[in-house]
Amino acid sequence: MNLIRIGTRKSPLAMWQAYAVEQKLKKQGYLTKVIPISSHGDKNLIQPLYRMDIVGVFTKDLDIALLNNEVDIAVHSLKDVPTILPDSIEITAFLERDYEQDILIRNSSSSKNTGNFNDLYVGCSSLRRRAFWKSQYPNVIFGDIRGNIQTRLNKLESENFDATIFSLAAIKRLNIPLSYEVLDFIIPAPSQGVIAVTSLKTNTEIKKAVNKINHKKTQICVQIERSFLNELEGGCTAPVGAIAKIEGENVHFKAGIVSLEGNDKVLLNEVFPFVNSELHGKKLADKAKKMGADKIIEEIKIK
Ligand SMILES: NCc1[nH]cc(CCC(=O)O)c1CC(=O)O
Repeated sequence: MNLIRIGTRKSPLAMWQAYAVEQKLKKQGYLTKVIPISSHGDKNLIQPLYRMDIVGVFTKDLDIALLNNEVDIAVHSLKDVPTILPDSIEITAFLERDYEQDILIRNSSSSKNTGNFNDLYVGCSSLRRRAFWKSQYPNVIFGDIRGNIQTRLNKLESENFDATIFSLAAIKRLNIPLSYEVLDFIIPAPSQGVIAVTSLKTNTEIKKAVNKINHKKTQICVQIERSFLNELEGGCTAPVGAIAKIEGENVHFKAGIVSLEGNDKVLLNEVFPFVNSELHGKKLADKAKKMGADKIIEEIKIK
């Protein structure tokens, strides 16, 4: 193979992730080139995420670039990749997860810049983060905040929010020197903190090369999280958190489904052997459904 063409979105975070993949491929001896591709997701800053057609908003343009043979692989934040991919595309590698947590960044000019989580005005458009927060601290007020990380940091100040919520992975990758508080009461999005590489199913040469940078344990964890999500949501975007971690011979799995207002919540905390655990997601979802997750999701679909 002469050259691996790496497609990416243009945001600083996406570029960082593409370079991370490039570094790993170079270490394996491959020649590489990063090719930034424009995306619809960036151009539509006004509509909150959850009102757009959620399937593939962030991945569509890179899918097209793969299908057009403009690039050989595409790099994504896995949490932005729908659980069901276009027929001809597959995930070829998962990089090792670095940080999965959600964090709070405060506005230093706000009078409420320490302590209490209860009566803050928080800039956040994620249904999952909102619902988990409301279930713990119901007096919070949320406002929409969209755009890439830098845009959201600017809006934190200009729109007088007390705080905003980010993925810790994003802050670490961009090396943003801000103090933060880890929000342990918010269960991370399935696949949060994981970078994934996609390619065409038919491109066996590329698949063989890219498989060399796959992190198997991360792959197993996200397969569990994503099959859990896929079983539960069935085409609707519900507040679902799920995180699997391998400890010794076992997988520790934590998940939560919360109603939009935070008043209904189903939590799962499971430990099971790591061998053959990839297929556990469906079983875990069935258990969550029996515990009331199906009712929460039905209510969200009606709204
Ligand atoms: N929602 C957008 C998005 N998609 C991926 C990341 C960061 C990387 C990751 O969390 O995997 C972010 C930023 C954020 O959630 O704050």
